[in-house]
Amino acid sequence: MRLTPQNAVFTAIDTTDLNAAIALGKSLAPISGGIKLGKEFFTSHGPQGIMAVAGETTPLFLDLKFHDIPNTVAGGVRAAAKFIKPNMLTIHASGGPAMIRAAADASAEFGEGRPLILGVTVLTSMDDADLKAVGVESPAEDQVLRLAELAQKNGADGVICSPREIQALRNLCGPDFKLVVPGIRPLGSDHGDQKRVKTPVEAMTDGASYLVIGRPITGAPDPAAAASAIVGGIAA
Ligand SMILES: O=c1ccn([C@@H]2O[C@H](COP(=O)(O)O)[C@@H](O)[C@H]2O)c(=O)[nH]1
Repeated sequence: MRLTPQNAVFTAIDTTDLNAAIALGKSLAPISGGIKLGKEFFTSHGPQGIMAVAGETTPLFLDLKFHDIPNTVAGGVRAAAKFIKPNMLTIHASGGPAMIRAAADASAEFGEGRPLILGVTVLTSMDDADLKAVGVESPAEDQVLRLAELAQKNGADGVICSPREIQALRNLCGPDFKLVVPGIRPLGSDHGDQKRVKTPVEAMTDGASYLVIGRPITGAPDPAAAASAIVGGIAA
């Protein structure tokens, strides 16, 4: 299946339970756009587990957030492209220009079906005070814009940002740059550790390319119904 704005929701399946992840993947694939698997699932079940959940056809976002020296990140991107074949994968944009360029070049070796490289800007669980605590004095939005510009200049296909920065990023980076957006909370749902949030409809209206939604779907009593309600709300 191709990634299109019509298949805009990637469900984050964050669990160590292989069978639960397979069941969620099966029930959600026909409803939302794809699935996102990250550190918790990958560390438990590796590439084979990921293939068991995503199969050959479900769009897959591999969220391992590589952050290392350029040579090591390039190796990680190549290994992911070869053994997992995700549609999109993440690196930390704060790894710097050479690291971003190494990731983009490594992905380009895989031609048309290559994974899109997305730079994580400022984690959606961080606010201005958290940034200050790690030595970044500028507000979150300024830091997101700075890192997105760096990512775009060095060959990344897009960034991970919060819904609060979508409009500013669209103006800065143009219509084709992918904005993949976690920190999505339907009205009334628990924010948990997410600090920079908006609703699914607000994020799509602002110009997101794809939404990443985990607990509001996977933690619902009926995850398929929760996903349908979100997708239906966006379509309406
Ligand atoms: O800045 C970021 C980068 C990645 N994530 C990931 O998205 C999902 C969000 O899950 P929720 O349960 O909807 O909060 C999760 O897998 C994170 O690792 C993010 O939230 N923020």
